[in-house]
Amino acid sequence: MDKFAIRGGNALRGSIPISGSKNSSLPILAATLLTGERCVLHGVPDLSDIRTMLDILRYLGAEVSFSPGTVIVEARKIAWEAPYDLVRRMRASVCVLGPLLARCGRTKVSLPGGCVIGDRPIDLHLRGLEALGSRITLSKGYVVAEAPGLVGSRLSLRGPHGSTVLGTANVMMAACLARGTTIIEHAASEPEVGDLATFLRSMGARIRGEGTGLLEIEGIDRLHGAEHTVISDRIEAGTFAVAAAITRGDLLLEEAPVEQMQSTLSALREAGVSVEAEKSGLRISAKAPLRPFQLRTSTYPGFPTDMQAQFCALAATVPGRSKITDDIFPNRFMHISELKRMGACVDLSENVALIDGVARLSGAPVMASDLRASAALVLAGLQAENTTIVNRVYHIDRGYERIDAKLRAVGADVERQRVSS
Ligand SMILES: CC(=O)N[C@H]1[C@@H](OP(=O)(O)OP(=O)(O)OC[C@H]2O[C@@H](n3ccc(=O)[nH]c3=O)[C@H](O)[C@@H]2O)O[C@H](CO)[C@@H](O)[C@@H]1O
Ligand SMILES: C=C(OP(=O)(O)O)C(=O)O
Repeated sequence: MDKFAIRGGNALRGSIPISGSKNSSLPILAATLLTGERCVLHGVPDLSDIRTMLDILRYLGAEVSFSPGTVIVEARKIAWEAPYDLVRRMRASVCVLGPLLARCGRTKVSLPGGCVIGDRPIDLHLRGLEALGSRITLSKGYVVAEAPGLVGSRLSLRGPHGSTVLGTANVMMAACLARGTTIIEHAASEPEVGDLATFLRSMGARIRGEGTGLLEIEGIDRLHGAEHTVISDRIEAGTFAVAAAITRGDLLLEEAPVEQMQSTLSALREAGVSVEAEKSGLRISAKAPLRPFQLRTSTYPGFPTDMQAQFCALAATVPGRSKITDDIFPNRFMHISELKRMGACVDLSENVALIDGVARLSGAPVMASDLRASAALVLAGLQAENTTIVNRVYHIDRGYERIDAKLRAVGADVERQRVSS
């Protein structure tokens, strides 16, 4: 269990290369189960979540290799059951459900359960798969699904807060091998769903409409192997953009997916941060004083819930009152109590945080509770006086490739310390 020691106060300057997207890579890796042929994926980040997904693919019988950036998967013969011990390690593993059902005609996948960011239901995934003709039962913590032949259908994935990202991925993957045409209304339009559609098309799938909320999938008998490069990680890029802002620094984020970051960039501009698209990426620079801002998370192209915690850290350092509301995961505020231990002034009521910025946070030992909360604590530590110790950084290693090395390369004083358990 590593921890980070961060001595804050350095304005970050230089360039940071942005890695491939975790949230794109995970469903795309699951999609390789749809064919027995070889799939080659480039730009896959080296993260613990990715290694967990590769373990799941191996457990299911696929041959997998991972050399820097490139994963090769060949799932000639596969098992149809994904057990609790593997699935519980990462919620995104639920997206093997659609591919296993489509390829094997039946599957048994452990229910992922909730997590520290709140309840994480999968009722919409199951409703969508049922609409394609599968019979689903829940038994002893597992989803058991059977469908000797999936059949295309018209269905809606509208949930209480809009659509579902992994639900859309699951139903879209299953529909690729269904008989006939599937229309998904209220499909998620997140770029990661678009990237999955691009990969599936390169496997021979017939998909139209990604990004529009209305997906049309014409089922075919079999998919073939393919080669694909995953898109850049808009959340990693957004996190480093906040690192530039919170240290009042100047960073070039190489290969940042500018088009997909518009709501994050608008929030930065509202705070008075300078944002400029350049040929090789995105330049973010900030000078004191910044301005307070308001934001509310929503589905794409709205402000991403995965950036909410990082903006809480930024707001804690901006004079005046900022207001941050999370409508997607109303309980995703575990970082607030830790930020308060660093001197942040926050009034949290249900899913709304009112944050009164202070000139300087103060370093303290803090505990990372989940992936983006950990990122927020690292960002706070970069601005704080003295030393911040962020414990349990295995959370951050789930989603940020070599974050400590990338930050050090632009002037941050961050040291990874090994803690023997
Ligand atoms: C829309 C959205 O921002 N999705 C985020 C969500 O994806 P993830 O796929 O994990 O979550 P969903 O997109 O499915 O959830 C969106 C909303 O729908 C609700 N819901 C979801 C599925 C379901 O079957 N029933 C249901 O009610 C959820 O409680 C949530 O309020 O978390 C990921 C990790 O933080 C982010 O990368 C995604 O961008
Ligand atoms: C919370 C995240 O991932 P997961 O859905 O795998 O928990 C995330 O990417 O911010």
